[in-house]
Amino acid sequence: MGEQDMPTGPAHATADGTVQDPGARPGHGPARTGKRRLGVMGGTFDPVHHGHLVAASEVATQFQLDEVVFVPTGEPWQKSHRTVSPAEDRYLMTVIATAENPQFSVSRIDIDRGGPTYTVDTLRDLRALNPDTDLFFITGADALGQILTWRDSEELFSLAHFIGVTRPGHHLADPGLPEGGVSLVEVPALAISSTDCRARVAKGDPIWYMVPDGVVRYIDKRELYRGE
Ligand SMILES: Nc1ncnc2c1ncn2[C@@H]1O[C@H](COP(=O)(O)OP(=O)(O)OP(=O)(O)O)[C@@H](O)[C@H]1O
Ligand SMILES: O=C(O)c1ccc[n+]([C@@H]2O[C@H](COP(=O)([O-])O)[C@@H](O)[C@H]2O)c1
Repeated sequence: MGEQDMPTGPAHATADGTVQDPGARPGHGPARTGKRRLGVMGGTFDPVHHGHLVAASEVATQFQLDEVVFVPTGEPWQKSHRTVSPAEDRYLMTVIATAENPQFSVSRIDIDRGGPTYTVDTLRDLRALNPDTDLFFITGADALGQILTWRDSEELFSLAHFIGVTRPGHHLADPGLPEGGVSLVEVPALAISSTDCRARVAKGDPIWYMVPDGVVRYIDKRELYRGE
């Protein structure tokens, strides 16, 4: 998403990184229904980094999720201004990054559907594949702020509960979603972005400890981001 995604604040908690909208429901979202609770972490993951992993892990704990499925985008239409790495590379990096966590999985649904990726399709498909399951869509403060520009945004909140998480350099607030449709959650602050990871690789700077070791090695093996 360009410059507004770049962290501008320090890595520790800042005024930008706290839950600031008293109108949105804090805490742990809707009461348990007895159904399985599936977190959905959508992203372009170009590459997946520890900011994504920490956010998913923290929300899984706070919301007592049974599983978090990472869903790499097929064609992220709001990133059409830049070249996005091949979906298979982004998918494989996400598999490598999540493989050791028994609570994490990766879905190909957005990649295999083809065409531009719309979360409304992701959630419809996941609901069809997972009956008797409550869905919790996890999104960073930057993406949450854009959500009313997403396709069929009014339908999204009937398909899943949305969880907006803090991200350094971004203000976390309810952008005016239906009442009870979103929870705002503070997660450990990691000032990491995929944009910064790509830029560092292009410059020859290390990205060790910003992304999982296996992802560093995969980027090297496939020579990703070198020409950017
Ligand atoms: N460091 C972070 N902390 C919290 N949430 C994050 C962080 N990085 C990304 N996210 C969230 O993860 C989701 C997927 O993000 P995405 O794959 O676009 O990564 P990104 O780092 O924002 O990428 P890019 O810099 O290429 O735009 C989004 O909801 C985004 O807000
Ligand atoms: O549904 C939409 O129109 C839409 C528009 C932009 C982004 N999204 C979703 O938001 C998530 C994060 O997207 P991104 O581009 O920041 O990686 C990912 O799951 C995308 O499919 C969805």
